[in-house]
Amino acid sequence: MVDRPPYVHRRWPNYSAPKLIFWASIFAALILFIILHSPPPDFSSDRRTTTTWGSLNWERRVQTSARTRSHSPSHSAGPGHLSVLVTGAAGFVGSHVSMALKRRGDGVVGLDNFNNYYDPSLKRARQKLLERAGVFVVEGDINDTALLNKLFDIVAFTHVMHLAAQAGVRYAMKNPSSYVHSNIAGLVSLFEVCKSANPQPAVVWASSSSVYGLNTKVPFAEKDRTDQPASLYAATKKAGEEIAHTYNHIYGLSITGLRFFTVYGPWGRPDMAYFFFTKDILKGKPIPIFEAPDDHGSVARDFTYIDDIVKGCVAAIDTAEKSTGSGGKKTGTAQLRVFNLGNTSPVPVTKLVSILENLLKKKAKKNVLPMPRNGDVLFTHANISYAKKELHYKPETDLQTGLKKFVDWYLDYYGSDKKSS
Ligand SMILES: O=C(O)[C@H]1O[C@H](OP(=O)(O)OP(=O)(O)OC[C@H]2O[C@@H](n3ccc(=O)[nH]c3=O)[C@H](O)[C@@H]2O)[C@H](O)[C@@H](O)[C@@H]1O
Repeated sequence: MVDRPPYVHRRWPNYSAPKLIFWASIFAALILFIILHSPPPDFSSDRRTTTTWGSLNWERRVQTSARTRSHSPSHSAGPGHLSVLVTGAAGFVGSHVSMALKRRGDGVVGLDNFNNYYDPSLKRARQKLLERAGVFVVEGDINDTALLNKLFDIVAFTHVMHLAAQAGVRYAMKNPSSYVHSNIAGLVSLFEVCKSANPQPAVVWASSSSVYGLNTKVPFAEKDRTDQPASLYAATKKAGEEIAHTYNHIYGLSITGLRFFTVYGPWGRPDMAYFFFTKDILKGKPIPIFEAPDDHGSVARDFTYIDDIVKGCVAAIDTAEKSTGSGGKKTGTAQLRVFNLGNTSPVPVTKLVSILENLLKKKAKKNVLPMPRNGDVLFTHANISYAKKELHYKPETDLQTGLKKFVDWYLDYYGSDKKSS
């Protein structure tokens, strides 16, 4: 008898066709069950990391975007000669600030994780505008320190305009960890990279009017108490201000925090009241209008138009002193500032609605409700004396004028090709 190699004996079991079909159907049903019962991916918590960076082509795009228009050495530190990393560049404020800096000749590199807290297609549309203007927006998360380090290896950024954050006051009750991830862990990750960079950049970043929380002294001034936040969002922004103090104190980072007061305007955020009120009024859907729970008084905000905010941001960059650290060590006292950027004229939400009704030529279906206990505050009102003095900040747009510009943009953007907000 001839010895056969063992594999010759390994045969497929002799299954009949009906048996095979039976087992295949069981298997398919099992796969379907697993797919249907697995949780959806959690994009809301910004946990995506980038895998697309690092190629030579990518590095070239970053360098080109960071290049200033003029290379004249005479004003090498002034406007038009800065290299700015803008985080949250595909966001509302980030896209406007990036455009303004690029327009005057600064080198600008954007960074954004394009999360889906609100419709990412709006962020992609902003990205297209930026790319047309010569601003490359790197896709990545501020928690990705390898990516941040790589960016600083390629470009000696003079400034970081840090606007990436988890925004929204009320959403913090739904997804608290996204606030910790972006506004605390992300901020620390960014400061870590900045303090180790050589040269260290000056950092300007977005805090929030919400840090005034339950403070009742009006108008809110920078020295007023900010130890009673009403929402987790506000608490993370307040924590950011304390973290900024630490990095300034230990490492000599020059840091400026800007407390924005309810910023609105074209290309705005769909999660904000003025934006979804517009959408719902046009659709004939009821809008929830909050009132003070105790006395039915109107809730009010110091709504601030985007162009005024952009001027404040750019002035903060232009007046930022250099960081003093080197090789991760402080060599002298560095600048640490906090400014209110508001409009100094609070407007009741009911007035906001009546302006929108006039502009849209349509009555709102108002659903007046006591303000839920979800982190909201009754009013905000900025004292801007300090910003006036140091930044020559002077808001020029009233709510009527600013909302007109917003509504014109909204109708053009969503009206023309039936995009849905
Ligand atoms: O100033 C700030 O720092 C904050 O401004 C806004 O927060 P908020 O002022 O609450 O803006 P909206 O959510 O647009 O609310 C505006 C007003 O409309 C009211 N509102 C909101 C939602 C709603 O359904 N109904 C309603 O009456 C709110 O109570 C508030 O008075 C932004 O969403 C925050 O990201 C930002 O940090």
